[in-house]
Amino acid sequence: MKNVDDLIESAAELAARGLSKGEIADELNVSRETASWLVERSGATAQPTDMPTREGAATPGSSPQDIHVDWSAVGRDSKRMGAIAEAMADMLAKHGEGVDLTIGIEKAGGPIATLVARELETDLGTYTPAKHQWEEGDIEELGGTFSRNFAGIRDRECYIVDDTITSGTTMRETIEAIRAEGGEPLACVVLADKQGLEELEGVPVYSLLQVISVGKEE
Ligand SMILES: O=P(O)(O)OC[C@H]1O[C@H](OP(=O)(O)OP(=O)(O)O)[C@H](O)[C@@H]1O
Repeated sequence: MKNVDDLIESAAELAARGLSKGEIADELNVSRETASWLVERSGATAQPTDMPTREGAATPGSSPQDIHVDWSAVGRDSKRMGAIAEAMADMLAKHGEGVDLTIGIEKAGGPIATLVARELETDLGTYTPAKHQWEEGDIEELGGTFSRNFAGIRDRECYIVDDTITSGTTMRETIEAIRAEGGEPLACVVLADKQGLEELEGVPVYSLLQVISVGKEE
């Protein structure tokens, strides 16, 4: 994907296939506000059932403050993924050798976390955020889930791995979910952090790329 016109075209195609704006956001790896804006710009109509928008949503006609991060050149190639995971593991390594668990956030964080866990020689767990279960109604009433096919959390220190931070909602939810299970997140790492965070809920955040907007708010 090269420019915003490609994104608008992709959003139109996904809307034509019957996807909601939330699903289009997931597919294109942009915020829901941006997905909404792309769909509006394309002139298409997305399915009505959708995620609630957050504060700061773009109003119709105004352009959203978001950046699309396309990391598919890495994601499509296991060798490149391995190299990136090595770099991500290196950022976490300073937190000590006692950590023996890495949690990946589904879906995109799962494959990356697998390679990071291999690099760090830790166990592997996965967390599926509440948004993946959302259909309609209040998302606050839903919880995410830890897969039983992977390692358990209870009373263990761990790292958290995902591809991107956009608003930080997913990472914050994952930190809280791990703590609710009795675990202790020591650090998070992502490929790209669009918030430029140093920490979240008291947990250090590392990223290979910090995406920092220098544009003026209108
Ligand atoms: O900081 P936030 O605003 O919460 O957004 C970041 C999240 O959004 C993306 O997931 P997505 O919903 O696209 O799901 P996927 O990982 O299954 O593709 C990304 O993988 C993060 O988990």
